[in-house]
Amino acid sequence: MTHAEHPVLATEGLTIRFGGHVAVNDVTCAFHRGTLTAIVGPNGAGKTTYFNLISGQLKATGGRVFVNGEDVTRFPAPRRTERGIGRAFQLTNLFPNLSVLENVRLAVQARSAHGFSLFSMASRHVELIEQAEHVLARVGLLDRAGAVAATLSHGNKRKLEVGMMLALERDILMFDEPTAGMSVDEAPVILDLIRQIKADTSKTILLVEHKMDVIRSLADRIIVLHNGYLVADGAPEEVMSSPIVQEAYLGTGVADHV
Ligand SMILES: Nc1ncnc2c1ncn2[C@@H]1O[C@H](COP(=O)(O)OP(=O)(O)OP(=O)(O)O)[C@@H](O)[C@H]1O
Repeated sequence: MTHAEHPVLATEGLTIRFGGHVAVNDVTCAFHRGTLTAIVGPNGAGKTTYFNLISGQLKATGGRVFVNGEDVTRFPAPRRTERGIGRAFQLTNLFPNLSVLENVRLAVQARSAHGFSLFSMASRHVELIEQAEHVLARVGLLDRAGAVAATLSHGNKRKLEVGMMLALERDILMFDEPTAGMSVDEAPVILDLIRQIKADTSKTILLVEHKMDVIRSLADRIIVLHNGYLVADGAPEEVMSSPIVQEAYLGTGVADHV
């Protein structure tokens, strides 16, 4: 197989056991450039755990993870980031005492660490700030650039997390319920941003999401996890009308919610 034929991201038989409980069970799935895949399933289905196994926050009990055909299963999270995996964490990755701008500048700097020398530091500093400001404009936080991160509203903290992920310029972008806890006027900023990122067809986007309207408007494909198993995979309308999904959701009374 040539390099070009590899999916950007793939999992093969990915499994994790917590004691007797198998949270992700033998999940084989491939993700391709220029696509947005929504990962849905009832509470406790294994969605976040699947993300943690892909990004390296959790170590698999079995199975493998590939990025551009390379087996990264044994790589720790930072090395997977180097290989192209970007993830917006839920409020765990911010520097609370630094300003919004400083948070993003650090992410920009982490990306462009190569070739950073004392000699060029002053001009690089201006460039890094400009890049950070550009990211803040994209996530709608430019007017809060000077604010201390800890003082932001919940919704703005979530925007900042997305900004930090964008600043790293990875090819694979993973969003875990990006608008959870956001107000009705905050959520559209993030959804429009995901739409814009998707329009840049070089990216591969994975989105864990419960809201059906968000899934309908963004996803090219839906995969469904249930009790750790991948139980459905396909085009949104096809998956939503499949008997297994109807049964899984109708049974739990969350058909319209997913
Ligand atoms: N570190 C852990 N130790 C033990 N059990 C865990 C751990 N992480 C997750 N689990 C269990 O694995 C299962 C899957 O959890 P996970 O958070 O991945 O589900 P989810 O589909 O993301 O749910 P939600 O929609 O509620 O976020 C749950 O039963 C959960 O209790």
